[in-house]
Amino acid sequence: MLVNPRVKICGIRSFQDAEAAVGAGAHAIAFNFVRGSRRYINPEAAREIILELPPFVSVVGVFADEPRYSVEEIASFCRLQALQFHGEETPEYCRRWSYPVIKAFRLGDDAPEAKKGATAFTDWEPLAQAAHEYDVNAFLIDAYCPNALGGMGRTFDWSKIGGRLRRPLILAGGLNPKNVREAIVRVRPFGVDVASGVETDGKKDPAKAAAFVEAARFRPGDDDGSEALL
Ligand SMILES: O=C(O)c1ccccc1NCC(=O)[C@H](O)[C@H](O)COP(=O)(O)O
Repeated sequence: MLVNPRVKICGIRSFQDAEAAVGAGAHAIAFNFVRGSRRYINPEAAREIILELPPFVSVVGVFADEPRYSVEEIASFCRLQALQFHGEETPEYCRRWSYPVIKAFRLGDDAPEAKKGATAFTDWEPLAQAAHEYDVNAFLIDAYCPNALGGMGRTFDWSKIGGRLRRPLILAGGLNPKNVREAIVRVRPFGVDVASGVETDGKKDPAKAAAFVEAARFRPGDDDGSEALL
């Protein structure tokens, strides 16, 4: 049965961004601590925003190959409620956290030949095999981009997704208010994630965020009985 997918709006960099996402009804908002990335926010600025948030909005920190002690420090300082690892973090690295963990994998025709420990793939089967080694709380499946780990507003061929993983699937990569409904009906993910598709001039756009959340809502008649990739 298709249930309301959870919506995460990623790349919050200001109070205004947070207001746009929370006001739109996002279930979760994410702060990007990936050094050198274009949506990077320093922990001090993130903490100021997070301390002002209302309840009932999950706060996620996005990291990529960050040393463990640094993630622990930032997570505690910023009162994060979940961690998203977007680099080549190993199954071992993703264990024994005091927070729910989302592990990102990427799919794309131009992904490099997968070596051991890869988290970017051209095809579903090897991605699913790699993901099976991870004991995490959810998997985020994003579009592969050659020059960035994420956040590039690029979609991938959703028909590549060949079935369930051992944990809920969060779909990401180039989603926006116009395509998220099709993505949900075709993939039936547990959640959807967006950064670029709800922005105007690099800032979260309240109207686009609201339109995205609305488009992601379950509607009578959507349910064709197929199982969500929970
Ligand atoms: O958003 C970024 O700039 C980013 C940079 C480096 C690693 C991860 C990043 N974002 C993580 C996300 O979960 C994004 O929401 C996801 O990649 C989708 O982004 P978009 O295609 O722009 O919606």
